[in-house]
Amino acid sequence: NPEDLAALLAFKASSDPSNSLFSWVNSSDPCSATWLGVTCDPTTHRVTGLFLQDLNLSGTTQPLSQLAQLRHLSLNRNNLLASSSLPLNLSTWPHLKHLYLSHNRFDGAFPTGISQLHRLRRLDLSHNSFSGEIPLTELTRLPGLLTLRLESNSFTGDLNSVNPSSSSNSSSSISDFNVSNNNLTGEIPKWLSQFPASSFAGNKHLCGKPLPNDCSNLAVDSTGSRKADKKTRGKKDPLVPVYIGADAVAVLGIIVAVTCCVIKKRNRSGTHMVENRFGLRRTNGTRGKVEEEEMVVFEGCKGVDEVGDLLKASAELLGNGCMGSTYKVVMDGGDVVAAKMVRGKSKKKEVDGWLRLIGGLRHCNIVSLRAYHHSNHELLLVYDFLPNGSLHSLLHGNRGPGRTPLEWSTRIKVASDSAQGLEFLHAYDKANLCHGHLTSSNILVDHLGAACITDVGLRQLFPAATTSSSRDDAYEAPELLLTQRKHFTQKCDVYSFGVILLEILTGKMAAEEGEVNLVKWVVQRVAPDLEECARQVFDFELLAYKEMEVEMMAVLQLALLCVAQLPKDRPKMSVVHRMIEDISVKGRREVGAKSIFNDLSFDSSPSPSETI
Ligand SMILES: Nc1ncnc2c1ncn2[C@@H]1O[C@H](COP(=O)(O)OP(=O)(O)OP(=O)(O)O)[C@@H](O)[C@H]1O
Repeated sequence: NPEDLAALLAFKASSDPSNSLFSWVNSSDPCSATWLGVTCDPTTHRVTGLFLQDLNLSGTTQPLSQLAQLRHLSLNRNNLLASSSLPLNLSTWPHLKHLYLSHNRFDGAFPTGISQLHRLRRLDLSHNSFSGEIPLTELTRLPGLLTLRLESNSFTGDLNSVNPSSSSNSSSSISDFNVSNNNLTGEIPKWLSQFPASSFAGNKHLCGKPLPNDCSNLAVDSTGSRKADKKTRGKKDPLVPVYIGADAVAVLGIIVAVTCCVIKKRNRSGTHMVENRFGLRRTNGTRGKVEEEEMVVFEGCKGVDEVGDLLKASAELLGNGCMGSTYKVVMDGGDVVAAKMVRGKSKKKEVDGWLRLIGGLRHCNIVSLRAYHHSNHELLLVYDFLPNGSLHSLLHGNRGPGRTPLEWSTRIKVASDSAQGLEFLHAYDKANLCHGHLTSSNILVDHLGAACITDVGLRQLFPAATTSSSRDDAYEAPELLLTQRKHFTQKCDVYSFGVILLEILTGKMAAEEGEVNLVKWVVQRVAPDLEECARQVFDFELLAYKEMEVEMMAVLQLALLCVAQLPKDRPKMSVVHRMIEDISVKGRREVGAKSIFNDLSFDSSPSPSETI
């Protein structure tokens, strides 16, 4: 279609300083599959999808407004901005289903025309500089909206402007909601309180459930609705990031403040008022209410037996995961821990039994659980803090210019270390343990450069607490996706590990928003001839390591074994670990990839307890 062609070329001309879109050339057809990130309707030959994440694109999206048939637009992690004179107008894409604009430089008011996108299912405007009010009334009227991510902007106003039950279409279709780190004010309405606290954190003047601060400081205005104190409304607090962490730690601290080292049970003191060094006051309940609480500290725990010190400690939000939020907490004595607040409930007995088992795991490739605190409402887990980031950030962080490529030797070491940790876990005490939620963000690197797996066993313990996303699904073995009640097995971990190996080899995420998942992406490309096609899937950062291609080929073959559809066809973790070790040793001796595999015996038979 000439209009689509012109629009794409105009966008490339104005927005592609790094020539990332070099495959977009006037002489070819955008629907010919050679154009990076472009998909078309096979019948109409109109452009229906643009997947252009992480390409250092800049300028405005104005030329793309001509793509009238667009259904998926993904421009995450670029440098795009709104035109200085006009706010972004979405009505030019009336068929849009997925719009991902996160991590760009968009500012100004919320995009106009949102009410016309009746098919919109996923909207992600997070990590920009949008300001003004969020048009919640319009958004809740979109019948199929599932995702609304607006975090880390500068939105203002309160969330009470809409009552979904009175709007024509209830907002109940939204299952993924996040407005954290904005300047929102007032009380969180009841219909939004089902979302976790992390969806609202970092709005200093927002209050009410699920946040820990109640709304008693709100003034009642003449209309009877409660508004935040006018003096403090709308002002951006420079300490917001500190407050977020300190706030959460204060709350955690309240829970644990009356506990001490080994095991102390039943705190019947009711309300605790605590003031931390930022002057925040928090309460955890009404006087007289009895909470059942327990603190358990495991061997080797440093600093946390003085739990009251958590109140004074500085804390920093590291991130929000599918089970809760994780903070880096620097204790007064200098000890640093990672504190993870898990939302959701599970039977206390079960939690205790399980966490005591997990807390006993000590291996150089498993992040140690050092302590936990369990109350009626929350579970707080204290882990060693690992300072060198996650495999996810090493592989996918800062893919733009200025990135330091991740060497092959580092990648194979991470693979080997984490395989070793997983092998240990699977064999531990004949308990048939499995990880249950192995992802590249759950592989962390310690101060010595060793890779360690974290979050062991949490998914099994809190299946209801996890918010499933396409990213998580991409790591899940096919047998898990078939059922609601998940039965995690060690062979499920092997599948997830295979996905991680593919991430290491390709440099691609397990699931890029709006794209086919990584396993399918690789399989489709290498299916015609593995050896011939393998090079097409390797991360371009690895193309410099010609002499290591043999190793990479062998790791690719191993990854494909791990992601076999049937659990019985996947190797055991002990075998996977041995294969990786052998590959890196034999690969260096320049043995052909095929013969590496022929050399290795592998027993894929399931362990007795694995029935799938
Ligand atoms: N022990 C730790 N030491 C250092 N950083 C950590 C530690 N645990 C978690 N992190 C980091 O904190 C951030 C949030 O972690 P969290 O486990 O809450 O979510 P996630 O790993 O991103 O997602 P998921 O919930 O799917 O595991 C991540 O960037 C992770 O790398």
